[in-house]
Amino acid sequence: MIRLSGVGKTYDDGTVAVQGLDLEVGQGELVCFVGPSGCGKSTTLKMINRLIEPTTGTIEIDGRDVTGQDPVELRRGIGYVIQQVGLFPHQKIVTNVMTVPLLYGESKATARRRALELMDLVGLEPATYADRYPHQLSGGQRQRVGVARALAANPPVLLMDEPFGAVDPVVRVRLQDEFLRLQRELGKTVVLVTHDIDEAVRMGDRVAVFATGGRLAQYGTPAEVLGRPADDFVADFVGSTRGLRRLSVTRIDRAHLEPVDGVTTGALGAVIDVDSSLEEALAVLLRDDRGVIGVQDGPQVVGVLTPDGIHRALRASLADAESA
Ligand SMILES: Nc1ncnc2c1ncn2[C@@H]1O[C@H](COP(=O)(O)OP(=O)(O)OP(=O)(O)O)[C@@H](O)[C@H]1O
Repeated sequence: MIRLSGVGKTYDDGTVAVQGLDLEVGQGELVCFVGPSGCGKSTTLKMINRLIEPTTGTIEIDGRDVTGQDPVELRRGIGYVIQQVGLFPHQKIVTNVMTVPLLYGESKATARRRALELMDLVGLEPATYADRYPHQLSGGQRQRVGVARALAANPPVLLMDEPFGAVDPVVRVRLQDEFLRLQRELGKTVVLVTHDIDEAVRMGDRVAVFATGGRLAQYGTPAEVLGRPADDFVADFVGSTRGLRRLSVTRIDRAHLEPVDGVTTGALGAVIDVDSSLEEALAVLLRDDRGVIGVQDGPQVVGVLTPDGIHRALRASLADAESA
């Protein structure tokens, strides 16, 4: 667990980047720091792995104060992914991923085997990409190499600073999905910095909204931040389209399904899992020209969802949030 207590950072020129920050990130939790440019998100992230020293307060990981630890040793347990991945241009992809295990004394053979496994894990077919050079990869593929490299030492904590920032919106959503799948498998403790509220509510178990000066304006689940903004600043930042944003954080509710019996199996095109979000349901519905999708719980189809059902579910979810 990561715990920040009364953390502040004033740079030498007097800039107050962060002040009085109290925040906890649970074991295995994915927390997104979000906020406008210059509000202290990156500074806070870099204080966790001691790339920047705080001026006040303490930061603990699993109960141990990071300032008492050797920075090199500390960073061994903390993967770090940044937007400009910083790959070595004259080294093959596999060699780039091997760097960290080699640095920590792994044998070449073990480091290579691990690197190839990690490439596979992040969706880069080793047979195709291992011997390529960074300039022979797309931006999204390079980003995946960055994630693989950060995972190479198998750190329990992962810090990610705008990790999907350098790619176009379509690739970005794909990388987000892939990372979430990976995270479900690996269960790392992750802090991800983004200025994109959509990314934050999609990815985060919890979202920390930062305001200028590193003030924590709100810390809660995506549904709480969207449904009950703590103040005008958060409401403004979350924006007027927050109703639409709730699509991604609202699960399908059985109460809004139509019974399955009226619909013939042939009319039931796509089928979606009952745990899916309304956003996923809407995406499937838009791809299918039948205007109705089946909803299944395990092997059993428990009902069908129509555009009208999605509309009712979304309205109900907004009403719940506003009355809570
Ligand atoms: N080395 C430095 N010296 C002085 N001021 C700095 C330094 N680094 C950052 N700052 C200032 O500290 C504040 C917080 O910067 P920080 O990079 O943490 O913000 P951020 O929220 O990550 O922004 P962005 O989303 O634009 O990356 C800004 O006002 C920035 O100009």
